[in-house]
Amino acid sequence: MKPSKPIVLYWHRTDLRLHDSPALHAALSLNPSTFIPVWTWDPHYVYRSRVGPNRWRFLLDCQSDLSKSYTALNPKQKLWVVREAPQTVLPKLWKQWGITHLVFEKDSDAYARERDEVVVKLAEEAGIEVIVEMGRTLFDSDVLVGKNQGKPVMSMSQVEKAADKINGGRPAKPLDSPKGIPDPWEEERMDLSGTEFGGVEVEVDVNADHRTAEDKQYGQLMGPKGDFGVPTLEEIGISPSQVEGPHRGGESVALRVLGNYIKDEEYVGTFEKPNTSPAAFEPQSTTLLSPHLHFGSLSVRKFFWDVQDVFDKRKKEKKQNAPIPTNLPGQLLFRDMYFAAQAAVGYKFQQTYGNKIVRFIDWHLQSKTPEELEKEGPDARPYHVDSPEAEEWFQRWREGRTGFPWIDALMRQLKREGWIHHLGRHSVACFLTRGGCYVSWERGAEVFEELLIDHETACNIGNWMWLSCTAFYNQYYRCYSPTSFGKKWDPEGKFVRKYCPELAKFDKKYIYEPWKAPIADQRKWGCRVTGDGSGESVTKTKEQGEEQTYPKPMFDFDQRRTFCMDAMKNAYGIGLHGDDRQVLDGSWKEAFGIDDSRPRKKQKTEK
Ligand SMILES: Cc1cc2nc3c(=O)[nH]c(=O)nc-3n(C[C@H](O)[C@H](O)[C@H](O)COP(=O)(O)OP(=O)(O)OC[C@H]3O[C@@H](n4cnc5c(N)ncnc54)[C@H](O)[C@@H]3O)c2cc1C
Repeated sequence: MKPSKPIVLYWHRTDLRLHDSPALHAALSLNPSTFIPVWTWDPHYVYRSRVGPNRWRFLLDCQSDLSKSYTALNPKQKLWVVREAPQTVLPKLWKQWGITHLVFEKDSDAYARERDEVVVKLAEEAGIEVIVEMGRTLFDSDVLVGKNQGKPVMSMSQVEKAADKINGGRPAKPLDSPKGIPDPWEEERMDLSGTEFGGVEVEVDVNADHRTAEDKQYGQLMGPKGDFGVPTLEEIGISPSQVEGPHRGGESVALRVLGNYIKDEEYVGTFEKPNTSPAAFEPQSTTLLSPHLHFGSLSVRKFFWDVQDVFDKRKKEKKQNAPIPTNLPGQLLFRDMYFAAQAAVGYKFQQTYGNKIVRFIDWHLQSKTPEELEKEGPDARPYHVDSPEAEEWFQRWREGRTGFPWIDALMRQLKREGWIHHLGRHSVACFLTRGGCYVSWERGAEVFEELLIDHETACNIGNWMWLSCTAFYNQYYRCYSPTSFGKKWDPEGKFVRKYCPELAKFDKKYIYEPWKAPIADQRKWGCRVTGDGSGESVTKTKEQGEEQTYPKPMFDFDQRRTFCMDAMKNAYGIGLHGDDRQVLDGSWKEAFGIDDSRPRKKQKTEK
């Protein structure tokens, strides 16, 4: 017999918040007798998405904060975390708990779409009503694509035009947080200890390098204490000492940070992205709300409307507001643009191979094809090392030891803290790809996926394509200098001194080009510019005692810039895209004059 009132399973995924959640609002509007908000600890994200320690902690912060907010509204409530893949665990949950309705926020990421299709089918077969509401972006990405003639949304003017056809370009207004939450089942019925639990088979763990202790995530369905608690870092096998970043997650943090910005009407009204400094730290020059948007601890509509209210107020006061797209609403629209590009392309959005929107460039360290990966198995390196030199440059880039202090400081900030300013991302992405190393953007995107606390597939991939001039943007002749760009923002080199402390005492004349400093000065400032940064960074000398070292630049930038621009020009002339036959069957090499029997020409660039 059907219960007279709904018994609702609310599935949290991209929405770790109570405020302005259309899906949560829909769930509570059903007036349920029993309400169970769950998080399924999905092995796909745990083992197959690259996640570094800082992002793990941010996620756990968000979960703990949400759980506390539930308990504050109803002492019997919390976030109920179950450790198994949603495709297998949800059917167990709805059977055990007699669920009538499953409600969740729409997720247009490629894996999420596939997963949700499976779950919805299973739910419908079990006679469960499924309600899906969008709330992750300002506008529904699929609707934006529809308004763009079904094509990927690839520019700001396209996203603006498409959004204009939805509500005149205005997203829906945010909804209030709930004032109360219904009860879950009583303790006995919530208990899953009698429920079959098969554990999880780990075929490949891309995050194994971060785990310093035993991985205990999938010991029991209800967690190690049997209380559905939010996992701890230790449970994931990560030592808390590995988490170095200062940025903390959670809805309460997000709302406080947003609230403080909104109080500063001048900042909000005049914010123009190109005028914000990539070298600013403590505080940074932009909002740093991106990880909150990623985990849904902040509603993007609330962000938009709080800013819009400030704009409206300033307008009445006859104050000038910054223009779109460089202003804050414009930043949020860029986010929608990338989501809507990804929504139209699907899985292939994340790669060059088979992707119709991405230009094919003869980068070094190209990804292997799906067939090659299939043949080589899950532990294979995902890319070809066609040039040991390019591989070395890539490793030096990711470890922040290129010998260019601006690049190294940014990469070290990324590794330590999980966030860098947008123009800092521009610098390092350009340097790795078309403005230095000529390495595939896919390698850089993988490093960002691992290290960013705000990693969002749509935005990360989209921006890497933009910076590498393979989609969204094509002015490859505009290149970031790893020396003068940083100098322009921070002539004293404070940012470099913070993240490359071995250079702290260098005169500002040499802070961006320390290799040019006379040896006697290097000695005086306690750091010799030598080697490739791979060994000990402190050496002992007879005369000076302890002396630090900083690497020599890994190439002559001017030479590399010329090489890259010529190569980009050539690739643009050849004009292949990811879905062209030559890319799919490997014959692109002929078009580029690359002969596999001979190694690619080595550049004489080492200083
Ligand atoms: C190579 C590269 C990779 C990137 N990867 C990501 C990523 O994985 N996740 C991510 O959220 N952003 C990514 N960005 C975009 C951008 O750098 C960050 O969103 C921004 O720096 C976050 O800081 P903030 O919150 O202070 O931004 P603010 O300047 O305060 O902007 C407010 C919000 O607007 C959105 N936004 C701003 N710029 C962009 C943009 N260019 N693209 C998409 N959204 C934007 C973000 O959600 C941000 O929180 C990437 C940029 C580059 C160049």
